[in-house]
Order: sequence, then structure tokens, then C-alpha cells
Amino acid sequence: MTAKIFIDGEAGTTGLQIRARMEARDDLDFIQLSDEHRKDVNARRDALNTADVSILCLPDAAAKDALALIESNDAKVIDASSAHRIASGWAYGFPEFDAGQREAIAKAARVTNPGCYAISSVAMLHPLVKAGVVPSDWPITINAISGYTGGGKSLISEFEDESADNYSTATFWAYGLGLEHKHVPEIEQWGGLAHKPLFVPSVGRYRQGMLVQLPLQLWALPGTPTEGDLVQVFKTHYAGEPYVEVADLADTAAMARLNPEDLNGTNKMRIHVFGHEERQQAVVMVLIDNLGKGASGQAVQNLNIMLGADEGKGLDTPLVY
Ligand SMILES: NC(=O)C1=CN([C@@H]2O[C@H](COP(=O)(O)OP(=O)(O)OC[C@H]3O[C@@H](n4cnc5c(N)ncnc54)[C@H](OP(=O)(O)O)[C@@H]3O)[C@@H](O)[C@H]2O)C=CC1
Ligand SMILES: CC(=O)N[C@@H](CCC(=O)OP(=O)(O)O)C(=O)O
Repeated sequence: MTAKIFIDGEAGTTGLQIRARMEARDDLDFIQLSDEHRKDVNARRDALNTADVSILCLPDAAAKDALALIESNDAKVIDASSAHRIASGWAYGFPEFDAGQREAIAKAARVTNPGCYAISSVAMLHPLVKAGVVPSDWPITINAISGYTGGGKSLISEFEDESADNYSTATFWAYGLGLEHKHVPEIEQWGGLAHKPLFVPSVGRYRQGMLVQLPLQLWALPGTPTEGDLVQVFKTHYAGEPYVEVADLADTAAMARLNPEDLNGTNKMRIHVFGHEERQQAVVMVLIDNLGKGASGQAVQNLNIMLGADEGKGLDTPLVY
């Protein structure tokens, strides 16, 4: 039996990539609205109430409006927006988060796809806090850089469309400078933190791929863990996970550079622990494609889990973009 899928916001950055990842599948039927009707409330209501699974690739307000159009609480929804990341009644769509998360996603009618910076931050923080290596009330700082597709169509036009009012020739900027980025509550909750982390993202003049960094003064942490201890915590936590790779310490130590574009087109995440042994300092770094494990790849993985399909369907060949 084929499942009926409706991607609300299919013409956007995340929606297009979700569709591209599922193009060749014969176990799915797509409900598609013409360009003329893709924002028509009645057409969307029909589609949202006919689909077996709706994937919302919309701005937050429009995602909330879409939910209000859905009549049954049992209708399956994956929301890629940040509207429900810490809402009760929603399963957090990060299957590798912990034991039991995959099952929670499989059973849920409502799944919130994580934010790209947030999934990377949570992937570092949750195992360390759970293992007691980092106390939950530790003062946490996270710095990150993203490609400009992370900001959707409007940021893409800012970097690419010379005729756009907001066209910019900048090569890089830091933002979220009021320390109020919308991912902070999501990182705090799913990272298991007792206090809000300091989070400063940045964006560069390249399309996609991100690096998220968690600096840790190991000498100040209880028990003075080593870089190797951190790697071991991650290796144990993510053992057997095909989409989360924990780099060996020796391989990481041999690296002079880390390129945020290395995993582009994939649904993969890679965790590195860089450090200075003598000074007892480390920086944990996560590398993902913001449109892959940070958005569309993760949405397809969640869809597969919700449908009981092979989890890797549409994910094991890198997307050519
Ligand atoms: N880009 C990324 O890396 C990530 C994005 N996300 C989240 O995913 C969601 C989508 O982001 P992204 O794809 O980047 O955004 P885009 O701006 O690229 O796409 C959003 C799409 O939604 C459409 N849309 C807006 N309002 C409505 C409406 N009322 N009814 C129907 N369609 C509507 C837009 O139409 P139009 O084409 O006319 O503008 C556009 O096609 C956002 O909530 C974002 O925060 C999450 C993780 C990462
Ligand atoms: C470069 C850039 O602008 N990135 C986006 C984050 C994109 C993302 O993670 O999506 P959600 O907004 O759905 O969480 C931002 O900082 O708002």
C-alpha cells in the first residue's frame, strides 16, 4: 500500500529537498498543489486532511495555521518549523537522541523535526550531561557557522539575487547578538541544561553545511575528564547509529582543518573532539548539512520511521544539489 504524503511548503528550500530525496520511491504518493493553489487555504485543508502524513515546511506562523486546519488529532504530521520544538504532545524527531526515541517517533502522530543548530548542540550536550561528564548546571557556550540556505528563501536571495532589495555582498556575519536566538529553548530543554546556553551563530557566503562548537575547559569539570573520555561517551551513546559518526581521537588530532561543507548532500552527522592534552582543554565540534541531518534528511528519516519503512530509504545516496 502506498502512503499519501503532502509537503506543505514544497516550493521552499526544505520542501524541495524533501521531495528530491523521495522522488524515486514507489511506496509513496504525493499530493501536490499547483503554484496557483499552494497557498490557498481550502486546497491546503483538503490536502492536509487527505494525507497519511503531512510534512510542514513553512514559517512558524503558517505551520501553526496548517495544524489548525487538520481535523483529526491522529493525523500524522512532521513539522520542520520551530513552532513545536519543546511543545508537549510532540515527539522530538531526533531518533538517535536516546534509547526509545525511535519508538516514540514511530508511535507519534505529531513529530517536530529539530532545528539545525539545535540537533547539533543537543547531539553533543545530551550524552555528556547524561553521562555526568558535564553537570546539567554547567555554564555552556555554543558557537556556530551555517551556510546561507539555513535562512531559507529570504536569506538565499540576500546572498544570491543581485536585484533583491536586501542583496548583500558580505562574506560573513555573526548574528543572534541579543543572545536570544530561537533555538536556545530547544537546546536548553533537549540538551538537559539547567541554564540557558550562550549561543552565537554566524553565516558565511556558501550555500550549505554547518559547524557547531562546544568549548570545554576540561580542567574545570568535575573529575577532570580527558578528550578520550569525551570520545568514549559519544561512541557508547551513538553505537550502531548509521547517521551519527564519532571520529577517532587520533584521526581528529591529525586534522588541521574542518570544512563545514564536508557532509553536504548527506543525512550524516560527525562528532569530533579537538583538544590540547597538556592544557586540559577541548572543543567538541559537530558537522552536518543544515539541509540534510539539519532539515530535509532528518524529515525523511522520521517519515520512514513513522511509516515503518526502511529507515535509510532515500538517504543513503548523497543528494546532488
Ligand atoms: N533552511 C534550513 O536549513 C532549515 C529550515 N528549517 C525550518 O523549516 C521551515 C521552512 O524553512 P525553509 O524551507 O528554509 O524556508 P523557505 O522560506 O525556503 O520556504 C518556505 C516555504 O513556505 C511557503 N509558505 C509561506 N507561507 C505559506 C502559507 N501560508 N501557505 C503555504 N505556503 C507558505 C513559502 O512560499 P513562497 O515560496 O511563496 O515564499 C516557501 O515556499 C522553517 O520553519 C524553517 O525554520 C528547519 C531546519 C533547517
Ligand atoms: C543561517 C540561518 O539563518 N539559520 C536559521 C536556522 C535554521 C534552522 O535551524 O531552522 P529552524 O529555524 O526551523 O530551527 C536561523 O538562524 O534562524
